[in-house]
Amino acid sequence: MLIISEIFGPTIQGEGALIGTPTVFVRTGGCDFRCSWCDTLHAVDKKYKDDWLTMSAQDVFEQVEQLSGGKPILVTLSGGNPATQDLSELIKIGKAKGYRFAMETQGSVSAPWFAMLDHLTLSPKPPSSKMRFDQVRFDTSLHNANNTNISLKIVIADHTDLEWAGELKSQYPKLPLYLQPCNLELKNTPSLEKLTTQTLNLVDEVLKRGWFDTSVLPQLHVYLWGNEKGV
Ligand SMILES: C[S@@+](CC[C@H](N)C(=O)[O-])C[C@H]1O[C@@H](n2cnc3c(N)ncnc32)[C@H](O)[C@@H]1O
Ligand SMILES: Nc1nc2[nH]cc(C(=O)O)c2c(=O)[nH]1
Ligand code: SF4
Ligand SMILES: [Mg+2]
Repeated sequence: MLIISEIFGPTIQGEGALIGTPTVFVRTGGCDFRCSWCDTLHAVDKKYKDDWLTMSAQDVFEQVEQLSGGKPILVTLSGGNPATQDLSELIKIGKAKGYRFAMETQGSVSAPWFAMLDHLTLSPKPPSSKMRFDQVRFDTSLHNANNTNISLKIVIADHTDLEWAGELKSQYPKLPLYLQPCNLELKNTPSLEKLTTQTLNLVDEVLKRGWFDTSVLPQLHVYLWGNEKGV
């Protein structure tokens, strides 16, 4: 059985390599991390666990199917940390019906079924998160993903994060790298002006460093819908 925080969509992927792509989200409940700026605490903090549902893979897929009107769509697995649960059955059921699967995870936990994904976004946590980066676990995640399309997405809150991202960039030169400004206004409606300034600063820094193979993207869903849940 799977522990699910929410299933929603269709919406668009608001971040990273697949930005703008129509998708249904399956958000699992529970995370082995607790990032200082996590924008999804309702799927992390155990105080919300009464809101999480225990569902079979078949039930989850049926809800996805209902949301997409039975038409195959990209399914994005997120959380919490979706890698802490066995999602292979869900992926198997969906793929048999033509659905594609992407997943967002931090790289702290991995499993052989990563190889079943069509796209894997690895989002290792920079110093501002206050979480520790475990390179051995990260490399195991890469190894498990095998020939899956992989991209790196790093949240940047300050200069230390940017330096850290630079180190990772040089260690993994073949992985497409996406940098995303950190939304620090989680308790109120984020100011679009501030988000724009953060994004512009990040663009300046990336260009200044000559990182011409790195992409800078804001969280499109935050521009469109603020901190609303389920979008
Ligand atoms: C909520 S997490 C869930 C999946 C997984 N636990 C992870 O961190 O990759 C999805 C993405 O949102 C990013 N994120 C979380 N809080 C954020 C914030 N305040 N501003 C920008 N991105 C954030 C994470 O870094 C991650 O890339
Ligand atoms: N539209 C939209 N795009 C997203 N990309 C990553 C998200 C996440 O919370 O994992 C997310 C989300 O919650 N909504
Ligand atoms: S790893 Fe992801 S879900 Fe978990 S606390 Fe950090 S940002 Fe939130
Ligand atoms: Mg989010």
